[in-house]
Amino acid sequence: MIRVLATGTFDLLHPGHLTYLKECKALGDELYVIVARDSMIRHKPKPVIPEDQRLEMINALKMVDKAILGSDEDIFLPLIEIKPDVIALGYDQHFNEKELKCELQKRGSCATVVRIGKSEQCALCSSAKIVKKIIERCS
Ligand SMILES: Cc1cc2nc3c(=O)[nH]c(=O)nc-3n(C[C@H](O)[C@H](O)[C@H](O)COP(=O)(O)O)c2cc1C
Ligand SMILES: Nc1ncnc2c1ncn2[C@@H]1O[C@H](COP(=O)(O)OP(=O)(O)OP(=O)(O)O)[C@@H](O)[C@H]1O
Repeated sequence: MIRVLATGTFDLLHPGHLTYLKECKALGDELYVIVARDSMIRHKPKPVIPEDQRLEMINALKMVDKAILGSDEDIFLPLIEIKPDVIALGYDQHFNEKELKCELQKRGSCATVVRIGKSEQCALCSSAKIVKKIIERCS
């Protein structure tokens, strides 16, 4: 049984998220997802949708076996329980694969780290672009 872990903010769901999660699921047998906490998102504007609501949407997707809210202190804490075999980074996630692998090994995890490519198949496949478009419409 290969357990794959996907991660992300998943604010304002769009088809790019679905492609990412489907490709993650195809890497193994079961897909776990860590949904980022509002308090941990410091590298971009805070999400529009509150964390519990973002979690509810991800848990409702058929390719997702289990989604949880991440830790609000240490991103490595949830991995102790999840014990993923594969960690699938999205195309724009700011982690370096080798550095992440090294940090995982320090903590006793042998998970493989892979990078999923970008899907170009929809016109508005970015939460930030959706927010920008709404602001333009309203101004
Ligand atoms: C292995 C791993 C574990 C993570 N664990 C957490 C966590 O426990 N809590 C959290 O808020 N974010 C966690 N994150 C980070 C977010 O889920 C997300 O990757 C981050 O916000 C940047 O991605 P995004 O800009 O695509 O949303 C983790 C990321 C990775 C790669
Ligand atoms: N078009 C896409 N193709 C493939 N993967 C995507 C696409 N859009 C998002 N993802 C992946 O989905 C995961 C969650 O994405 P995230 O929450 O950062 O949404 P986003 O739309 O990329 O946000 P933003 O536009 O604010 O950067 C990330 O791993 C990201 O790489």
